[in-house]
Amino acid sequence: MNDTPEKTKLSWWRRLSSGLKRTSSSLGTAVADLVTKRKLDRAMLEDIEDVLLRADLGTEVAARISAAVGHGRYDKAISADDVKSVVATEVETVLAPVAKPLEIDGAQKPFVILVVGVNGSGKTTTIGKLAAKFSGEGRKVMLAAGDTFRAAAIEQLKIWGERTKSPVIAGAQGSDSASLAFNAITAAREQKLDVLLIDTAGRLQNKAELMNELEKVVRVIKKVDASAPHAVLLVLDATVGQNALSQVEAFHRTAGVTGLVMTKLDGTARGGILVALAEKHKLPVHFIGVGEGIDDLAPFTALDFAKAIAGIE
Ligand SMILES: Nc1nc2c(ncn2[C@@H]2O[C@H](COP(=O)(O)OP(=O)(O)OP(=O)(O)O)[C@@H](O)[C@H]2O)c(=O)[nH]1
Repeated sequence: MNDTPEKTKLSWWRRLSSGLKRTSSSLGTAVADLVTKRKLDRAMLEDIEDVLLRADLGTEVAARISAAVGHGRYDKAISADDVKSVVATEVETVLAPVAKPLEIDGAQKPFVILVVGVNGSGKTTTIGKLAAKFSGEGRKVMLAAGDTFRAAAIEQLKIWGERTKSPVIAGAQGSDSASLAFNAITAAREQKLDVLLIDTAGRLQNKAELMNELEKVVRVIKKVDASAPHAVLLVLDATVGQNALSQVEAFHRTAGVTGLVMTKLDGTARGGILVALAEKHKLPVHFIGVGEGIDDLAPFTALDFAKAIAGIE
């Protein structure tokens, strides 16, 4: 029997809030410890700001939240719930403009999605999860194993192809990833497929040679279809903290990132990095990864994320 929309929403909420448990509970515990001891004063606000910085929310947002907490509350007793509710409101304000679903333009056949990011950020896994989602929506999906550096990455993508019943275009290890992308688009076009997801090798954002190679992949894709790639998704690992900010800058410069996916939010107490990113770069955030399983990719919504990070049930 199919789940009702309410049931589905509830299960996403549970997954999201349990995924962000490490962030929300370390934030919640620290706030609870602070507020039970004394009335609100400047020192307490500074302590609250430190807690927010430790969750990687970034200096601007942390300062704004602590100012909002202080507003009209000096010399009064304050509860942890008061603080959490201010955190949720302020975080939602920052996130609302960037929370945008990934729109697949059905007129593009295939709609080409290039997936980029540093090593181990979760690109291949995210592609697998996206393939499952898109095929579940009735779209015909193809995967391209553009991470030609690592044989294991090619194998991993093939496994996702089998799991999601999506054809996989792969070359030999070490083959040219730009020509693989070219072949994949041509094949997907011939077969009139809906979505082509192209994996790329992980690269550090400060390695010029590898970043140039990524630029070439984009150039070659445009030769087949000048409007492609239709989406360039940067996959960011939440556990890297502030380094995510420089990853966004470098990948955006090289590949023209159109949206973000943040993975491993289940494995960190610093999920606030997404808020710092939204504040600084204003790039759309489409999905968040909260586990390794095929269903562990949640569409990104500002209110749910804000409540989950603040630990509001
Ligand atoms: N906990 C958790 N683990 C994840 C998530 N997404 C990916 N992973 C794990 O992170 C590890 C790296 O993921 P990959 O998908 O191989 O990363 P990649 O970016 O393709 O790596 P390279 O091929 O080295 O560039 C794997 O063990 C994944 O199972 C997530 O949202 N949560």
